[in-house]
Amino acid sequence: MTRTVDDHAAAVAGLLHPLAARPVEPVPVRLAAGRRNATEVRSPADLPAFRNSQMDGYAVRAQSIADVPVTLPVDATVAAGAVAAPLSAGAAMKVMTGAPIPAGADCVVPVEDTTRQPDGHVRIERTRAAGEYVREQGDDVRAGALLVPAETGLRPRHVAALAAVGLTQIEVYRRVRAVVITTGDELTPAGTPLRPGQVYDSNGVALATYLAADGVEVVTVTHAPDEPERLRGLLDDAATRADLVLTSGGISMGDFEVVKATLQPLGGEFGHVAMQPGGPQGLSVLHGIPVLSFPGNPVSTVVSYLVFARPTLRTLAGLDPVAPRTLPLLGELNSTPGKRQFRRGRIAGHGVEPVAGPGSHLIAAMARADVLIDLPADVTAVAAGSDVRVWAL
Ligand SMILES: Nc1nc2c(c(=O)[nH]1)N[C@H]1C(S)=C(S)[C@@H](COP(=O)(O)OP(=O)(O)OC[C@H]3O[C@@H](n4cnc5c(N)ncnc54)[C@H](O)[C@@H]3O)O[C@H]1N2
Ligand code: MOO
Repeated sequence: MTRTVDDHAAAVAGLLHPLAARPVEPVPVRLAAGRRNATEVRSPADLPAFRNSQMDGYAVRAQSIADVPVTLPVDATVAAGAVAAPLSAGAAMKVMTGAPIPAGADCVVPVEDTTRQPDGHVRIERTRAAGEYVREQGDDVRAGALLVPAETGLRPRHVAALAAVGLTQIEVYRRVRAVVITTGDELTPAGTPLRPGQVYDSNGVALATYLAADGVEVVTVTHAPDEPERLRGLLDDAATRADLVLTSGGISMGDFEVVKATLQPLGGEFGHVAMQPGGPQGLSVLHGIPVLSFPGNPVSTVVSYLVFARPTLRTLAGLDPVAPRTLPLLGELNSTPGKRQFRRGRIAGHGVEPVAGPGSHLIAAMARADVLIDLPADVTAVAAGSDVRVWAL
């Protein structure tokens, strides 16, 4: 298998496509942002639920204030949340914003255009037409009308509308559940002393953090030594608990490529994608569950995730896609011919400056970067000032 980035991305998207058909579950509306709803939501009620005032002022009949100034008796004061008695003929009723409009009134005069008299009457200085500053029942949405279409990536604005019509729960697709398995006998978790030759396992936490940011539930982050039987056990277990497995390491040309050794005999495809970092890649299906195998170098793992997994996972979650930007390059870059290269860059002013070299072990340098600079496979050199495409890291 030797592929272009686009071909491998399409293969990954195809492998993940069945994850769109996930079970649905109810979630509290206040936790629904960032989820995708399965079925449309129709409003259970009119919104506004009743005719109410848009201003603090006086509810009147427009014909009572056709000639101004005019002085009217004031029936009562109606607060938001109160019930209004009907308006007497030729009178005004003081109303607060959101208070019900009394029957018999058809407009509101804002308090700024009035003067309260010592005897309790109100002098109205300017005229208003029927309907002015009155919010009609159902003018936002009618009971039974569509509030949120099916398959909407829910955002805070949807949550606001759902809460406004009194809903407390919404049916959304269950999050994609992922297991992350890192491999390599040299790895040890952060927090333990390093013995000679050991390295801290950064790919597990890195992948778990990216997955969570992209709407995925990370079921477990675990580590397998370079023993195929142990890895096979973890993969079998993952398949009972997750929709997706991500592995890191153990897929290139060495003597201990545990991921390749375990999954290739089971039909996994392992080969090279024309990119750097992220050249070695593997794709498998185990017990019906997709397994994406990324190379172990820390930058390669992250770049592989961003290029191949993030787009589909964000779509499945109902999150906005990460869109590229085009910026002038502040500096020069060279690139290996025939490979699409993802260099790290930092936005500075109106351009992007390269950060560190191409090495896929430079994970600390990546922390200083905020974008990937995407250099097409046919590019070998980029001059300062040229436009380059960048992706958020
Ligand atoms: N003869 C060849 N050697 C290599 C090739 C090749 O084509 N021919 N490709 C190189 C490229 S490119 C990459 S990328 C790596 C990928 O190798 P693996 O996926 O098998 O990864 P490992 O060998 O297991 O690890 C590589 C490197 O990354 C460190 N590592 C692994 N896992 C983690 C982790 N969870 N956290 C932090 N660091 C990790 C590991 O210690 C190694 O240093 O192969 C090249 N070799
Ligand atoms: O292609 Mo590897 O992923 O550079 O380091």
